[in-house]
Amino acid sequence: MSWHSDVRLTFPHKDDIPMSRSSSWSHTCSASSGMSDLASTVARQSSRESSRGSSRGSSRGSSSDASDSNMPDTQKLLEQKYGVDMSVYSQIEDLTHLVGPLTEDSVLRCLQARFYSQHYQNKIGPVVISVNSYQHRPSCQALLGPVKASVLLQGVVKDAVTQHADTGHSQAIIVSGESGSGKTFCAMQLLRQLFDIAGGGSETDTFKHLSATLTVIQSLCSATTVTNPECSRVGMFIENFITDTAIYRAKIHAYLLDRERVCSIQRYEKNYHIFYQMLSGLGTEEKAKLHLTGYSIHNLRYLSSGSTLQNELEDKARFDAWKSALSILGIPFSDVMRVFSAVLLLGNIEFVEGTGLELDLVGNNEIKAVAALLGVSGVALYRGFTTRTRNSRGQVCKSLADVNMANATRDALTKALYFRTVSAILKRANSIRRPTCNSTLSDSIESNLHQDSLGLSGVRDMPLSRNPSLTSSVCSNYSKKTRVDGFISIVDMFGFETAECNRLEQLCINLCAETMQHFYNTHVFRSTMQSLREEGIQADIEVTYFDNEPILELLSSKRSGLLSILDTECAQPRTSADTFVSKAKVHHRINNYFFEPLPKASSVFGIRHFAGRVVYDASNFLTNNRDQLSDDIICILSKQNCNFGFVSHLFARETKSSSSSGPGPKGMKHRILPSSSSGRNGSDEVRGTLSSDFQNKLDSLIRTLVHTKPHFIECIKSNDRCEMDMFDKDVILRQLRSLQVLDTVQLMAGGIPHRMRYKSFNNRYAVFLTHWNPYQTSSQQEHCKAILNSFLKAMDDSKLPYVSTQWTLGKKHIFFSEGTRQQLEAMRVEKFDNAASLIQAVWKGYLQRKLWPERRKTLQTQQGAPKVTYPVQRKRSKTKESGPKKDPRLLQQASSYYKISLEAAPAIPATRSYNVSGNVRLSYPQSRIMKDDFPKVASDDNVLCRGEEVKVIGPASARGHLKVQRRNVCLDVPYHLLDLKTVPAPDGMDI
Ligand SMILES: Nc1ncnc2c1ncn2[C@@H]1O[C@H](COP(=O)(O)OP(=O)(O)OP(=O)(O)O)[C@@H](O)[C@H]1O
Repeated sequence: MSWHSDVRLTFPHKDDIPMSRSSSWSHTCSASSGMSDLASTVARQSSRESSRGSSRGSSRGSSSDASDSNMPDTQKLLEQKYGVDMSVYSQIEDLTHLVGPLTEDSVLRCLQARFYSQHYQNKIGPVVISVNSYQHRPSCQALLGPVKASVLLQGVVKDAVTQHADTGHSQAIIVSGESGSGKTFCAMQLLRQLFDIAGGGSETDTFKHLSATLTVIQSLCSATTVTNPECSRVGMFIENFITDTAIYRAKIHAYLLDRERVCSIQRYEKNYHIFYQMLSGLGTEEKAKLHLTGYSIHNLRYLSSGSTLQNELEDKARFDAWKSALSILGIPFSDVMRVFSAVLLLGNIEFVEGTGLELDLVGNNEIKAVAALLGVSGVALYRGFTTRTRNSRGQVCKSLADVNMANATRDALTKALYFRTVSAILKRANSIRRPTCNSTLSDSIESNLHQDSLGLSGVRDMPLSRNPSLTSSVCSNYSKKTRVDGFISIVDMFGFETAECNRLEQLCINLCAETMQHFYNTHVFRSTMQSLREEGIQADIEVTYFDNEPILELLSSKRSGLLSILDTECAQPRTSADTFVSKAKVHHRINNYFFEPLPKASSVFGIRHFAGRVVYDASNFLTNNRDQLSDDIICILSKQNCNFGFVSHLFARETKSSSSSGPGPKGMKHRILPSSSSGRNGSDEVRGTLSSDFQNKLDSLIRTLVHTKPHFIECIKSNDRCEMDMFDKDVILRQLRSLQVLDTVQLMAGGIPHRMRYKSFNNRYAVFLTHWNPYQTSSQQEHCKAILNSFLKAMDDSKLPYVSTQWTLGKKHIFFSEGTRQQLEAMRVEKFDNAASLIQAVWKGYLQRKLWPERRKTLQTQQGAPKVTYPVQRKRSKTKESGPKKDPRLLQQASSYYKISLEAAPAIPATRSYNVSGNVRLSYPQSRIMKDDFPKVASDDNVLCRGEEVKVIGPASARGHLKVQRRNVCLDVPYHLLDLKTVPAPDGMDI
């Protein structure tokens, strides 16, 4: 059964849509229009829009501020070249409103026109396309600095917040794009907006805490790469838990991958920012204490091997900001500095062949300094590097390490010290206020998701492969059910990248980029098409898109994926990179996405990723994937041998398990950075590899995302040289292709990309029904039809501009076009606005009438004049009317819809007489304990002291406050200062 506002049953091709009443201004151009036709049509559209003079509706361009007078010269040149009025193009905010044939060229030209008129954000229906203009550095500016988020990004956040509030479902704003495309910058802008709109603002403790954490992470986990001077070497999934008043907690899940960078940097690249910042920011005395006197980026080997360009002033300023942020998190600065200084100095220690049996050491002073900084003995440290304990069938034997082993142990210790410190800082930052654990990734209050209403059932249940045997670890878990808490998350994962020499880290990063692209494809293209097919709906437009599932299979299939072969190789005692590559070649010889680069080399292979070809050098794949550190060195850092508590704490788990079976090394291997899942089975040795850990985490992330309502932001970099205001067409085109922008535009403009379960649709849009009878027993589909009928009528009455509206009714879902979605949403908002004005008008009228006798008395006494005239209804002027129009029909409708009696006074909105803790409803009054003194400064004795038991009598009118009664005085106390006295009472009611 299908139905359509324009009597078309299925969705026709965009170019075939004739000019008609409901084929709106966005579809008025014939398919054959050339460039000049296009320009004139766009101009027609623009003039029509301006004549409407309305700024309503999300379908409209909001870029009217781009005037000719301040149009940049480049734009004028473009106009001369193409003969097109670029200022008209620049007003097309939504690419689905492009007129004429939708081609790469028209999309590119529109983006270019908007770029040169300084409109860097565009949209394709609900998807936002953000072009990086390289105007701001660093990305944290977007969170803390004066950078204002664009209207479109604000719109995404508002949408997520509204949907979260309306439905209680978790929302995920997923930011994707290549490395350097501005993902982190966008993510920061989004976070700021989220706090401004729903989080209680930037003055809240949660915001301060989060911004401090992000400032710390930015220095610790960002580095200069060839593609991006501010490249984040960490993937982030930031969960924001929201109550009805504020964001009460933000939790960062960080994915640390780039371990090699600490001890080996590629040409033109740099180590992590923090090292350069500390060398510029530390004072002479501090450096002396840290044994860094006389060292600079030129004589520290871990820094000097890469680019040594440095802006010392900027680095110093950033270091100061980092130091203050660290203190906000309560992490001892001096401890962290000791570890990082040791890391830097470790690079200057080198083991070389000696004349005797033992290895010679270059960097005697450095090893002493490192030992002092780590609080261990220098001799013990030397022994730790140069001896190797082995456990062969229960027999522990010691041997001397060779040069390679000793230097490898040094590098492994460097990585372990750095990443364990970063991880400890993150753990500390996340550990503040921890509600009950319940979900895959998060730990917070419980809530249930109703997948169907999100139209996600297709995504969840959908087999990700046409081939049922696909067992990719990333794909296979899509279908697992998890319960996720209500949160709004921002996902800034790794973007596609290619370096001069691509190592295991790049492979994992590109696996992540492939996975995120696959998630997008699945959500935007595949699930809709599959649902259409399942419900027997014939689509006229079959949008083609590049499905990257075979690449994911090549990388992560459990049976024969490259990472699986790598893991198998890592488990073998004697193997090499060449063996791994040759096995990979045997398995994937005929795979289209796997290739052998020229000139041929035994340890090199190539992959055709969705965003481009990458050649990988597998020389260090095995060592990096094993990610191991021997217990010879770990034992030295145990509590017994190390007098620096911070460091011994970093290795506490390993040293504890070693010492439980007697002193000294046992020949065990531990992970450089253990994952949370490793060692869970209680075994001493930590299992897993770097790639398997990462795949598990990615899997877990995707499982969480599948249960959220996603909002997509696709970032595009404007050029490869990080230059401001430079629009490189080739670079942009490459990204438009890889991100499938044109396919998305075609789907959104001409197809029916949205679908909703009838029940959810009916619940959301019941507002269109003039007479709603909740007891009516018609089917959901009938109900939906009635709503659509009313919607059509309302469209006729509405002053909103028409857009093309199409829909089709399936068995379980209603499918509708982007135009319909925009129209439905805009009119729903209009209905609510009208109803709210009406309710307010009725209430105000009632209040005034009720107050009038009292007021009249006052007036009489004041004036002493007995003559009081009753307020007379002002005569309405026929020409001019001010205030909300009192349409009796509308009044009647609204009052019947909201069940309001026009005679009786409106009920006072009920204040919630309870609050919720865990899954238990607690009623007031409650006994709570003060966590801190409040207020901090008070003249009288009305100070609630820390530890004092107080009586909470209900919620206060101020956001995030509760009313506390004490000696007949009521105080509004911030919620976070009040601890529950007892665990939810057993008589509490389960909700
Ligand atoms: N919309 C924007 N306006 C101005 N400057 C921007 C914008 N987006 C990004 N930048 C700047 O461009 C640079 C690169 O951006 P960013 O680091 O956010 O990219 P990314 O996609 O996160 O890269 P990576 O994946 O390598 O971390 C940064 O210096 C950032 O401040």
